Amino acid sequence: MSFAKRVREAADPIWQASFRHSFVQELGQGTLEREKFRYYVMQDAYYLRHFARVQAIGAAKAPDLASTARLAHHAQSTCEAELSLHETFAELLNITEEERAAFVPAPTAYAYTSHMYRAAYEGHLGDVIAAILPCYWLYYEIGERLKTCQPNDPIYEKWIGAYSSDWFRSLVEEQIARLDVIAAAVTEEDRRRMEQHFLISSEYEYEFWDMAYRLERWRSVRPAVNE
Ligand SMILES: Cc1ncc(CN)c(N)n1
Repeated sequence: MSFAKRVREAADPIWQASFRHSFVQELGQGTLEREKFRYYVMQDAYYLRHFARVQAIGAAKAPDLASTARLAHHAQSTCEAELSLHETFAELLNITEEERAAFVPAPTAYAYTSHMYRAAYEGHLGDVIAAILPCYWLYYEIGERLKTCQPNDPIYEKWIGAYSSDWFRSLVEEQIARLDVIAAAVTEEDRRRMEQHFLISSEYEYEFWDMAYRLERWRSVRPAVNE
């Protein structure tokens, strides 16, 4: 069995929990409260800004120029496609300048992005891909599951359409193949560490839905960090 299939299987219980999560289910049914989706859009824009930088670290760590170019292209796609989709959502949801100025990343968004930076800074390209792959792959599987849903809500339909698109599928397949090539060439210790990154990111993907559904806030302090 390929490395990617093996880690996907190991993560299956937590992926199934994501598929069943009320945020995902209600988005597909069109019953998700707007307040929760608005909150998600703002936290996810923060997440994607850092995700793009982690992709760029992957570009810098790639051992060959062709991979550098592809990882840089992925970082650019995050900015130009996913983040611009979020800009469209922000307009449709009337997210104001005041709300943006008052934005604070929630504990889970902060922890998840910190995990990705740690894997990326401490490791090699295999660590970067292992940490970011659940982000691609889980969303694609959710898009596939929701694409026959009819939420009767143009915003939720747009979200589902983006993650079930051929464009997104080709990026996911490329990164799965890249992970397998790297995994075949590194040591057993490297593979164990890469599997841990994949599993931790899978846990955080679940926590991200839950964060948005609960409108998570810091308990007492209100950190000044917003970028
Ligand atoms: C938290 C999260 N994970 C994954 C994706 C899909 N790139 C996303 N937009 N946000």
